[in-house]
Amino acid sequence: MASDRDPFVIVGGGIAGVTCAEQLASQFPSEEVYLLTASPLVKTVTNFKQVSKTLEEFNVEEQPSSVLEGKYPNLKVIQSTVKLLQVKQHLVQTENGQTFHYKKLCLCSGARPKLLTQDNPHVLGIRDTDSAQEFQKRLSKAKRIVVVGNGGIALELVYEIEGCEVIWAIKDKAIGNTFFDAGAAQFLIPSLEPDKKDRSLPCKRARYTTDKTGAGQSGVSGELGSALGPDWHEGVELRGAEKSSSRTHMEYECEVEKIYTQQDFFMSDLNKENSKLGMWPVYVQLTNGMAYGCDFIVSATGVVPNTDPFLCGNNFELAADHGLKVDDHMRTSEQDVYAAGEVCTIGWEPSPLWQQMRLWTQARQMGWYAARCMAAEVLEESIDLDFCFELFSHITKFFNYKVVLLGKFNAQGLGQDHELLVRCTKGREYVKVVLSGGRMLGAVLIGDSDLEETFENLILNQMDLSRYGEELLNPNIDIEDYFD
Ligand SMILES: Cc1cc2nc3c(=O)[nH]c(=O)nc-3n(C[C@H](O)[C@H](O)[C@H](O)COP(=O)(O)OP(=O)(O)OC[C@H]3O[C@@H](n4cnc5c(N)ncnc54)[C@H](O)[C@@H]3O)c2cc1C
Ligand SMILES: NC(=O)C1=CN([C@@H]2O[C@H](COP(=O)(O)OP(=O)(O)OC[C@H]3O[C@@H](n4cnc5c(N)ncnc54)[C@H](OP(=O)(O)O)[C@@H]3O)[C@@H](O)[C@H]2O)C=CC1
Repeated sequence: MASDRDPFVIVGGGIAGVTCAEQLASQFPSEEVYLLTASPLVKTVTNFKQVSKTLEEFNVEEQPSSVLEGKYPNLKVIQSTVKLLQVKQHLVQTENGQTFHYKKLCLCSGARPKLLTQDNPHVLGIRDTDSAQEFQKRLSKAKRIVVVGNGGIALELVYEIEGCEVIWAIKDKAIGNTFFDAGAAQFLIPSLEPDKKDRSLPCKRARYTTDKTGAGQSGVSGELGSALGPDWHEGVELRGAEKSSSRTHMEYECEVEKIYTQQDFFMSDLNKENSKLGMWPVYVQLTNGMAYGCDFIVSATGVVPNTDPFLCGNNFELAADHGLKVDDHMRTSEQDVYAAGEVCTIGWEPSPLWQQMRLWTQARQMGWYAARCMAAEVLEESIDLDFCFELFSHITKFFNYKVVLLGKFNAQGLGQDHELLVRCTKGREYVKVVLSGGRMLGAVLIGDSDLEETFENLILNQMDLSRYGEELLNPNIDIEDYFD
């Protein structure tokens, strides 16, 4: 059983785990905190800046664990993969046989790509430094690739890749379904034309710095590295084998029906029907009847939480997406075991303006809040759900435009009960607000609209905006003065 003298133990050296460990180490300087992680480098948050009430910006640096240990003398980083958890004994065991008893444990083991198929060498996922390097190596020899998926990674790849034809297969009618509606997609599409890809425009956003010393890769096994983050492709040449710039061809409203190896393809009916497909290492048949040969396939089809090592012999409640279900104090269903970041799924009724998305900011917020909840329980204090879970907010960059998403930015869960106001200037900005009952519930801001703080306030204070009508988005009105 646990004793008060046992340490706090955190599993995972990504943003969630490191933030949690740092918070505990600084709050309990005379207690031991152990961070067990599969990756040799840890991710630390630097230059944290609260941009507005909920929007935040920070840089992330991949650092050797000694830097973290130097900052917190009571924090010990153990580089080893956790293989076993026995919650009744309050004990974790690592792959090299070390065991650790804990007083409180926080699982921050992230997620892994949910690939179209696990065992096909022609299907790649992008997650950590290792997989990004493998992708880069394969791309440098490629003339055509197929990208499947319509979320964050696919959006970044189709824009960044040069010198290689990209076939982009998506399930939806418009690009970027996890972030945008069809209107925003329409605004962004012209940026994919080869001559419109302007990477020289400065676009301020969080920076991601990898360890340049070559001190090690993110993941020992190639599977368990920490997730890459914003700007992971900066300084990484995403160039294919062709001299000309890239061409992106869209295949809408389709999924992958079947993947053929070269050998299988030549024996298949598909080859007989599509004899002009040419010679490629792999072939993809889509559900819309189209088929393509390509050098390899990128499966940018989401993630699945890394829970496997913790489940055997324990009784964790899992969510539908296989995340560890946590309550509003980040507690799992097992005693003294907390979880934060991509491995967990919230089990509380969220604020009407917030939803979980597996993002950098939420990993940091959850790691920090989980540490405060663990501390509160040890100190027998009460703690309220943190304000950061009040309003969803995300700043990022797509197609070199600054993108800010607030609240129910895609009218998620609102059904027909909402109206949209849109302002769009081709090539410059796309502004959309979601209103319900005259109140603003969400917004999408693409480009430099500078409206984020004002809209954040309007969403948070739920002011009745009915009488302003379309004036809300009138570009000739300085909206900040309007609501002062
Ligand atoms: C290519 C890419 C681009 C992205 N871009 C953005 C972006 O622009 N903006 C954004 O907000 N988000 C972005 N994300 C998502 C963001 O990076 C993640 O949401 C966030 O980093 C998750 O943090 P985490 O700490 O929960 O998990 P991870 O960063 O995955 O950390 C998990 C840690 O657990 C360790 N681990 C796993 N299993 C074990 C085990 N059994 N024992 C010990 N240690 C273990 C791993 O080694 C790792 O250190 C991107 C993700 C990818 C893949
Ligand atoms: N700038 C940013 O903020 C970025 C954030 N990220 C984050 O990193 C994580 C991983 O990114 P990513 O892999 O793009 O995941 P996302 O969850 O963002 O997107 C996955 C996409 O794949 C689609 N999909 C799922 N299964 C299939 C399938 N079998 N066939 C075809 N399409 C499928 C999903 O559709 P559906 O939704 O309908 O299931 C969705 O469009 C995400 O949490 C993402 O938010 C990544 C890059 C950039």
